[in-house]
Amino acid sequence: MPNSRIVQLAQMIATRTSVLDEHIQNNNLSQPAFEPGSPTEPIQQTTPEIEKARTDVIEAAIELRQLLEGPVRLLLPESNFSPLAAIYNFKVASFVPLGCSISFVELADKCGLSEHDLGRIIRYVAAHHRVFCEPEKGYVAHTAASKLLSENKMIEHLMGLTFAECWPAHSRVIDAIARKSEEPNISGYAFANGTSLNTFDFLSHHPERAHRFAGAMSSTSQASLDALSNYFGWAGLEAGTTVVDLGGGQGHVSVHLARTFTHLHFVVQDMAAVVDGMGEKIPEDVQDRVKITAHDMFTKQPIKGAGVYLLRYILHDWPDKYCVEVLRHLTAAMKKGAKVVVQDHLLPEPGTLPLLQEMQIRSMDAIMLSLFNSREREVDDWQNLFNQADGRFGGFRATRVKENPSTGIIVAEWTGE
Ligand SMILES: C[S@@+](CC[C@H](N)C(=O)[O-])C[C@H]1O[C@@H](n2cnc3c(N)ncnc32)[C@H](O)[C@@H]1O
Repeated sequence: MPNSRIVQLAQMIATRTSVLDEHIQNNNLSQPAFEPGSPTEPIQQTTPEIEKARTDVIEAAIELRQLLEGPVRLLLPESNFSPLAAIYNFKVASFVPLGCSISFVELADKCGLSEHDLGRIIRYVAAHHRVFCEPEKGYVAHTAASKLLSENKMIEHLMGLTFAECWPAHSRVIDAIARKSEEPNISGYAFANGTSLNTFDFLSHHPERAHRFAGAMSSTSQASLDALSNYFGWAGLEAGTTVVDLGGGQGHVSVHLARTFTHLHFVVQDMAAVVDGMGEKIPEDVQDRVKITAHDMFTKQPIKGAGVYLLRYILHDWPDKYCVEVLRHLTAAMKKGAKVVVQDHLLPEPGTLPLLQEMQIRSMDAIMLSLFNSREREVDDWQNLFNQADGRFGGFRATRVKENPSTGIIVAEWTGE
């Protein structure tokens, strides 16, 4: 009798986990664990083969769990993130000492919460997320996850983005899509914040939130920056070529490219509220080649004749007609042969990517909807944007990043004079 699906999945989990364990043992690495002090990266010194084994196990484990929990659970998944949001909001992790525990009473006092509420929140996140543990009744200690939150500003920014910005927006997206609008200020985010402004204009009036947003954006992975370096011919650009990094935030992408391609110059452009005071923070080794300036990309491009206009994770924040406007503002500044280089998500044909990657890209598309009333795009959608913007954009090509196929590098060349 052939094995049932659940046995096949269990066997796949067993064989592929052995591959991971062998890698850990052979390289004298730490085993993944929940205790503080265990590695932040669950599998270290990873290779593409090891990463594949890891995702195979996770995908099989998801399917097995879904099969065993049954369809009711699929319709009613755990969806209350308020306890995690409270941990972020009341800075609970920062008050828990490293290396020992603290009583609910004392911790509640430090966080400004009632002991009763703090206790139930701690017990919820410990059970659901392995954030904190209760080594003895009424006492809290760190786990690997809560310790990471207490020590890592980037993780704090990302939790802020998730729980203070995205989560309220998700809860109002139904009201927004009922309007069938293509305006960026008719979004779950705008409804949640009671504003008639689009998300970025709203953030520019709330500098602390804008700073947190920019901080979360700068958490981009090394792999993603490497993809940008490797999938476009930066090395072949003439020495002294200027690259304009539109919506470049605090300059982290230009700094990375400037270090890799020492013959290029960079001008980072972003909203005044984002770039304010950032010039001095550009690392010394690239300060002469990376300039940060305030510029609104919905106005005429002031840097004429640059070799490349880079739009990294910009256009997915905007509905089509706004993307077309951004591209049109570039055309008057572009010289023949100049390129627009886009790094962004590239929607796959449904069901063609492995489950985890499909889940990741669909989640990102849903976030774009909630935050900006915008969308991720398929290859044809990207080509249409350039065609709509100006018939003189030619040489369109979209290349999927092999190491992360839900993203791509999209290039169009200006053929006008
Ligand atoms: C998703 S972030 C991408 C940041 C950066 N390019 C990266 O790859 O990490 C979008 C950026 O667009 C910027 N932005 C939004 N509206 C803008 C505008 N009108 N003009 C210039 N930049 C803008 C935001 O401030 C933010 O830094």
